[in-house]
Amino acid sequence: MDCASTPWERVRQRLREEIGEEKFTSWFARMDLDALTGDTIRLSVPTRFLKSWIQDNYLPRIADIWAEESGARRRVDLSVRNAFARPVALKASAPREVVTERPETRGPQARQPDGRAQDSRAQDARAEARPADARPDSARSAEGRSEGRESAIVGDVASGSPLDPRLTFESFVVGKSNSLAFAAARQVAEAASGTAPIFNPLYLHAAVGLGKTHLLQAVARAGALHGRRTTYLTAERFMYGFVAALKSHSAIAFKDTLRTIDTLVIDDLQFLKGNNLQQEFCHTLNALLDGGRQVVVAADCVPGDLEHLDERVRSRLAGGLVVELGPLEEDLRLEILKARYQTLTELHRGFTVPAPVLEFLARCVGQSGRDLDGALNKLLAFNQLTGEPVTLEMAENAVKDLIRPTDPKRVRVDDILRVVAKHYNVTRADLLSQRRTATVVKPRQIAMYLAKTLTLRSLPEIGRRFGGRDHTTVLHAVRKIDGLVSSDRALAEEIEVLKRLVLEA
Ligand SMILES: Nc1ncnc2c1ncn2[C@@H]1O[C@H](COP(=O)(O)OP(=O)(O)OP(=O)(O)O)[C@@H](O)[C@H]1O
Repeated sequence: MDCASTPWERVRQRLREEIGEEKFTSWFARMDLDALTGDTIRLSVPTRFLKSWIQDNYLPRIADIWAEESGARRRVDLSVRNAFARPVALKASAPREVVTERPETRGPQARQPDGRAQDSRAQDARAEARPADARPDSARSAEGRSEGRESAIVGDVASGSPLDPRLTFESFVVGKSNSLAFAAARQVAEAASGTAPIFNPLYLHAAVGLGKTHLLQAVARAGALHGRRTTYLTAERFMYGFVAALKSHSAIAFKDTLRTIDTLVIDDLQFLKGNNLQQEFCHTLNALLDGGRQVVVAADCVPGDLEHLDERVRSRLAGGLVVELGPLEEDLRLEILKARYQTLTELHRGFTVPAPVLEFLARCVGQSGRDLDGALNKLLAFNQLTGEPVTLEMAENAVKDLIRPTDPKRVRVDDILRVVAKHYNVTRADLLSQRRTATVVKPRQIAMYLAKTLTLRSLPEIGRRFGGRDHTTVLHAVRKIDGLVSSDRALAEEIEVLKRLVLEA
């Protein structure tokens, strides 16, 4: 099979090598190449937060690498996917626009004596279970009521981030790797309003594209349908909401609104940054948990690894039920593909994908649900644009940029310890010991770095496997080697050799 890489893949690969797997996954894994038009490369990311960070830090670098890899310099245009769904109200810099854009239609019964939009909360919770642009007129006009900046911002935050109507429990395919997360999410969403939560907070974590957002949005939707006042917020939207509320002196109303809902669902918590915002999140979390309200959180790591969060928040998050969604196994990938294919055929009559092609995709395409979606979309595009029927040969060609170069090998910490010990002529016991001589410290730090970059293990887990060390020691080692790799070419090459040896072990 031809697996020659495209310029875009090479750009991604070089970025990955330059900044390391972990940073790459956090910042670039969800950046897609949408189009190449004239002299422009059009890229997109799912959130404004990612966009502004990449724009500030990496756009010129991406343009440079593209020029080197493709031989042609192009302008890079980065946009936010699904930007349509984001209400203007949460633009922190433009709260006034909200007021002027909204018609004056609010009825007197909708306001409480304290000036807050109490009556509209249940309605907001129900309405937020629909995508923003699919809401009925009544909900849209409720959104459109002008009552000053304060309640506009508060109301928008209460109605949460938009939900994708496709992300439901019914469309979530359950397998070994995600069954516990699914069962816990369902239990939380379907608990009757007012009953004491059992798993609180429920904390889901997984690598990119393994279904966290899908489950969280399903919780938000089903919770609202079961009469729970539920708000789904990305961490990014929580931050914008709070900053906007501070700017318009409505922070108290903002906090009150969040603290009176039944279920707060926060996605992508790893992106919550900033001391004030962190403290605000901490207070909201405590208030909700102490008040017996349900909190559901998703992030890309265990609570202990959310280094920017206060220790107390991490320990409160860890104190409920923490569940990992594991990598999608091949059977599960096939079931997801079948379900997606079924949906596509309802929309595109005549689009036929033979079973062996679905099996090929399940076996060879990347590990995340997003790769599976991308593969089927590519087949559809090829089929619709060229009229060529989908065959194994056509599929191999159409999705070659999504094929995993090799089957991912599950790297074991033991293999890393053995390879590193042999390479540096020390013993495995030395690596696990408390000895602090330079001949042992550096190999140990390199081994920790490899454990973090080549396995899915968390920092605390790695610490335990390295003689019961604290996760901060591992973090220090990972950062140190990460820093050295970017400045010390010889070390970078040595680490590449070690990686190969570990992968071949
Ligand atoms: N078990 C599953 N059943 C059905 N679809 C799934 C499943 N797991 C993932 N997907 C699909 O894969 C895509 C990516 O999933 P999702 O956005 O939930 O990932 P995520 O874990 O939140 O990733 P990220 O960390 O990048 O936000 C979505 O289209 C989702 O519907």
